Amino acid sequence: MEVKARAPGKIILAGEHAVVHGSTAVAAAIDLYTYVTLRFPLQAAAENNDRLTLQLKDLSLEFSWSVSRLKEVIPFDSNTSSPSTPASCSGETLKSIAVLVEEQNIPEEKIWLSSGISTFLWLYTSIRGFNPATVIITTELPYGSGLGSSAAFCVALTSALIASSISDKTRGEGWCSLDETNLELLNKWAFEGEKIIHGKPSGIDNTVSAYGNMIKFCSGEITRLQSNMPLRMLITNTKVGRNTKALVSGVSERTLRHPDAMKSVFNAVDSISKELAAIIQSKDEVSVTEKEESIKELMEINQGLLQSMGVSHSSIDTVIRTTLKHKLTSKLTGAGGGGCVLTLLPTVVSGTVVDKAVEELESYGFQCFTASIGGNGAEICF
Ligand SMILES: Nc1ncnc2c1ncn2[C@@H]1O[C@H](COP(=O)(O)OP(=O)(O)O)[C@@H](O)[C@H]1O
Ligand SMILES: C[C@@](O)(CCOP(=O)(O)O)CC(=O)O
Ligand SMILES: [Mg+2]
Repeated sequence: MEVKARAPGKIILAGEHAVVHGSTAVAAAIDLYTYVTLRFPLQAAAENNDRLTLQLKDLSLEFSWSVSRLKEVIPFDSNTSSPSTPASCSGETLKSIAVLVEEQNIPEEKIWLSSGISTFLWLYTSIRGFNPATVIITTELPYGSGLGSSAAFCVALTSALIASSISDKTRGEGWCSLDETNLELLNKWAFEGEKIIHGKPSGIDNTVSAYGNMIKFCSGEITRLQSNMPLRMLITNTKVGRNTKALVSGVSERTLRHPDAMKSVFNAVDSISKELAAIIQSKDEVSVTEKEESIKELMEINQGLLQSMGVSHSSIDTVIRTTLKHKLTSKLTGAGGGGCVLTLLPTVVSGTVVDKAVEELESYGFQCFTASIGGNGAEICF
């Protein structure tokens, strides 16, 4: 039996980091996906092949465990664990899983994959139990650069795992979405996966990857946004590697040291996100140019506040300065510390201006691209 699933990456238009502390944020799915193919051996073949194999095709890496080894090491708690009731991975279980990951001798330069592989083992064994399979992953998203590769990975994997237990598998109709109940379930599991990778995620990344579209998100509450204006963003990947978990915990530590000051910063971000959502949805007579002017200013203020949280980076400053020379406004997206930067491309800006900005950005070794914003969320295919 074979099941495929895909889940998109995302951009955060406003509110990253502050959203972890209860502020509102606005995010949208982009048309870059992580794909998962799940293959279960036939009964007879399963008796000869009792292995769980994970293939990361883009990295030409393969990891494999015998099912008996998984059973031996991962504690199975039948009281808390069931595919229909998502549970957190306990510290003790995570330590056991880390032993299984260490046995795989991940190349030193790819050691950042460890948390992803631990997450894979936790999600797979929690949802599908100790059963042999081959899981093949490919992705169009850059790893660890603010476009939500971790969430797309968790959502695509949980979609495939949950789809594999749906009894009515109508074949041959291409990509299709899951029903509300399964979407809610896979999103909860994906959030548990994100916890292993991020430490303390807000849940915005897995939610937008699961549901797609453009959303306003605050403390788990989702509002689907209907955009009433064109919104074009240039995405610049500075290619400076960073780790969301470390950046999120850096902001939490700063908040512990300066609770009152940071509360004001988070409140300001909350207002920015709410105003941005209102502009995007507004149906009144205000011209697109005026709306874009407001969005530009909100992005500038948001970037200043992200700077004050300590999550910007000199490479991000370079992108902001370079685009400003062409009268374009930018802000970091995702966790910052390098990674990706968004630049608003107003409708009046000519292709020549954008081309010149891109040429200059690429001369610094950055990579620029555009993506369609607000598309589909998780989808499956049998
Ligand atoms: N396709 C994938 N396969 C395995 N692990 C992945 C994959 N995509 C992401 N990850 C995990 O997620 C981590 C990156 O997540 P994170 O630091 O949150 O950045 P982002 O979500 O912005 O890409 C990687 O280090 C890896 O552990
Ligand atoms: C910084 C944060 O707001 C977004 C992180 O996104 P990413 O992993 O950098 O794509 C964290 C979160 O909301 O969980
Ligand atoms: Mg992430």
